Amino acid sequence: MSHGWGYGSHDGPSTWIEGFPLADGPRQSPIKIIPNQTTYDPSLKPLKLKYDPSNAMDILNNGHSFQVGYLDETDSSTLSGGPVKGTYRLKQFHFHWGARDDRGSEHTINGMIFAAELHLVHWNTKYPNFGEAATKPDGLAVVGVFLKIGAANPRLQKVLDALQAIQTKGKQTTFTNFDCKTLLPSSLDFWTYDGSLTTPPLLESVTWIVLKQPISVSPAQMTKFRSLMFSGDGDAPCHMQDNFRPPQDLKGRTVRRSFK
Ligand SMILES: CC#CCOc1ccc(CNS(N)(=O)=O)cc1
Ligand SMILES: [Zn+2]
Repeated sequence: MSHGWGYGSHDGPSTWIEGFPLADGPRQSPIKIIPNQTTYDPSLKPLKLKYDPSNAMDILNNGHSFQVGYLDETDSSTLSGGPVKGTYRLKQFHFHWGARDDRGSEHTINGMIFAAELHLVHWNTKYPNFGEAATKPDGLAVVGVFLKIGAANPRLQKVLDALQAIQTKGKQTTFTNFDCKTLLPSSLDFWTYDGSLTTPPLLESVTWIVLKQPISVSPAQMTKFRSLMFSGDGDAPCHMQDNFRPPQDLKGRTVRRSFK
C-alpha cells in the first residue's frame, strides 16, 4: 500500500485513515482549545527549555513542511518540567501554515485560527532514540507556538532567509548556530493534553504543550513560507500551503492549563 499522503483533495487529512487507521484513535491531534473548558492545574511545574544553538544542524524541505534538525546525542537541548516527567531532547522544529493569513494553525483557541503554528519536537530520553520514543504513550513532547499576523518578526528572518535554498521537496542545507529559544514568546504559560503526531503516522505518543502567547509574523513573512513547494524538482510545481490538519475530537480528554 502506498503511504503517500499530503494535504491535497486526493491525499489530504480526510484520506489519511486509509493508510493510517490511528487517524480515528482516542487521542488524536490537533484539537480545539476552549479556554473556559480547561482545568487550571496548580501542580504543573514551570516549563524548562534549554537549547544550545550549536546543536542546530540543517534545514530540510521534507515535502510536507520544512524542518530544522538538531543534534540529539546529548542533553544539551532539552525540555523538562511543565507536564512531563524526566528529560526530553529537541529533535527538530517545523511549521504549519495557510494559503491565506486567516488560516494555517492546527490547534485553535475558541475557534480562532492563527496564520501559522510552530512545533518544537522533543523525545523522552528514557527511550534509546526518537523512533523508539515515538511508539510510546509518553515518548514525545511537542511545544506549539501560534504565529499571529502583525509586525514583522526579526527572529524568524534567519529561518525565512534559508528557505531560498530548499524550495523543492528533498532539498536540504546546513543551518547552524541558531537559538530556537528566540522564537518563543515572553510568557511560557501553556495548555497541555495527551495527543498525537498531527501528520502520519499519527502516533499517539505526544504530550502537547501549547503556549498561550503567540509570536508575531507579518503578511510579507507569510509569503516567504508559501514560496516553498510540496513538489520536487521536475514535478508539476505545487506551492507548500494549507499544510495543517484540522482539529480532531477531544473524545473525553481533559485539557489542563498552567495559569489561573
Ligand atoms: C515515527 C515517526 C516519524 C517521522 O518523524 C516525524 C516527526 C515529526 C512529525 C510532526 N508531528 S507534529 N506536527 O505533531 O509535530 C511527524 C513525523
Ligand atoms: Zn507539526
